[in-house]
Amino acid sequence: MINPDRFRKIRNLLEQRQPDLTLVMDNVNKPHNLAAIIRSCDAAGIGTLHAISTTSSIRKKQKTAAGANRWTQLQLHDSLPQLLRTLRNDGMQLLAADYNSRSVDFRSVDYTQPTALIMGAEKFGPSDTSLELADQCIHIPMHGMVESLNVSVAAALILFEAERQRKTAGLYDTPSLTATELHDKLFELSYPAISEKLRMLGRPYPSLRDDGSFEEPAEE
Ligand SMILES: C[S@@+](CC[C@H](N)C(=O)[O-])C[C@H]1O[C@@H](n2cnc3c(N)ncnc32)[C@H](O)[C@@H]1O
Repeated sequence: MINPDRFRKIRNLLEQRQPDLTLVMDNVNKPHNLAAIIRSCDAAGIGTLHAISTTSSIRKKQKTAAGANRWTQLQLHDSLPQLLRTLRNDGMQLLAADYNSRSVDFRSVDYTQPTALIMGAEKFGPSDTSLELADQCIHIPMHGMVESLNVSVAAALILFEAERQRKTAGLYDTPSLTATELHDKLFELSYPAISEKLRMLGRPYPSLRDDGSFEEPAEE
């Protein structure tokens, strides 16, 4: 059985997850950037983020990053337009982080709205598709000689502006996941091997007690 303190910690993190806040990595490919962005997403309360790649070598690195983190799920996609349209159909505003003539200061945006933040590749920035489909481009003001920040630094700055606004609005105070989503995710994170076995057998997860224990499902 899971340690009850750890169980409560996992439950606490899930109660604060923000399912209507996510991030899209548009061909971000350096392993340390992928890892740092996933870590910042976790810290800001993002449970699921997305990555898109146009080459198999980028895909490989994103796949490795996806397997390395247990708390935040990195979903890999083949089609950027399809992903962005799905996120928009889910009601999200699409914000592309990019320094261009029509982008606005990132602090002027309302992140309490359902939001998907698009981050561009280290070398080339966001793709044309991202820039075309985004509702708005946002930038972090720069006052020095260099033209851009490291992508993981830029992501963290924007995510924590979103976190600040959401915290002020009380969005971390009550769970946004449904009771079923919360229970199932809690079971999966507390008991990864058992949940995988039950999933393969097509069986539901048993109810969890307050200390993290559960009634062993009967053998079929
Ligand atoms: C190293 S930058 C890319 C620089 C690239 N040469 C370009 O032309 O965009 C990687 C990504 O970090 C984000 N980024 C970096 N600095 C930023 C800033 N000041 N404002 C907004 N986003 C920024 C953007 O998403 C950018 O695509």
